[in-house]
Amino acid sequence: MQIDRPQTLVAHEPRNPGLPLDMGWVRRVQANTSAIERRAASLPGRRSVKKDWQAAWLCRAVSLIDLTTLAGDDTEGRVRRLCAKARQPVSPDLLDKLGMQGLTVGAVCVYHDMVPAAVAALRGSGLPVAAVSTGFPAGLSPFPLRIAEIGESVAAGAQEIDIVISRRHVLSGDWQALYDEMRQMREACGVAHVKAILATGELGTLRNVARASLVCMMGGADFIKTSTGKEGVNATLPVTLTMLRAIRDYHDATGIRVGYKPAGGISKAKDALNYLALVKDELGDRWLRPDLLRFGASSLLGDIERQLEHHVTGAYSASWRHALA
Ligand SMILES: O=C[C@H](O)COP(=O)(O)O
Repeated sequence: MQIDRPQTLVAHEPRNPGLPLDMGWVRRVQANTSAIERRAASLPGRRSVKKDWQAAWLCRAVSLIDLTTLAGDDTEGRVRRLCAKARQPVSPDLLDKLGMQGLTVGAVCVYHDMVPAAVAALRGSGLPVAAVSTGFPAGLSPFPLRIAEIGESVAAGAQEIDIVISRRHVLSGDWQALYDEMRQMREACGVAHVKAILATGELGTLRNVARASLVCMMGGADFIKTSTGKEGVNATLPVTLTMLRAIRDYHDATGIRVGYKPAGGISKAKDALNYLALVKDELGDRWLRPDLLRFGASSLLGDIERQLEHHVTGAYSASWRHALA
């Protein structure tokens, strides 16, 4: 089995150029919270893939990971080890027994200061470096500094920029301010693709999540992403359902496919399978590729590797054998 390589993010899907802000559309957006929560609650376990199918889905999930380290004690050494893992996320003998080849993660995601180390460590692999930017995680540094930070990360070689939005624009219903911010950030990214982190755990309601998703897409986001991983509540299935439906509506209206990145707290293989099933149900198979779907995760890969090893050998290995960096 050949896995789609992450370069497809750059090569295949046309970028989202955005739209003028359409306040009528934004105001029409609603979210039926109880229906969304009911549907999300019915998901885990409902659609279970087994045996070889499960292994194939787990390998697909590996190819979609933005392998992440975003810690205050990050070092170049840790980033280099993470990049080595990104190039070869599953051990060659395991991959061989699974009959697969060419498996890498989707990208490596780091703070700005770690971009040069990641770029050097990934040289020749075709794997992009994603930088979290714009005063991550709170997004509260002065706006010109946030814009300058994007430029520096791009100049250092980041091909993808994960920006954080100003939550206050959403909480105060200032959609024009959110749109203007998104537009300027998108412009500052230039050729680098931009993922807009909504920090959904801080947006109050699912209706706010749906409206913020739409406004960021109108502002030109290539991806919308749930969380920084630093909020009290990060990626959830109800938030995912809300954002996927916003992506579907945007596609129905414009023909443009915007990507989705759930992030924060996704650490188990079975969680990844639930997200994959939901994306497949709501958006279809086209969204199950690295140019339209990523998992922002620092520890998911280790659990997936353990599950794949169990699939091949029938035994679970200790988690320390699958250290990430
Ligand atoms: O964007 C990625 C997240 O920060 C990763 O969160 P995590 O450490 O909970 O997996």
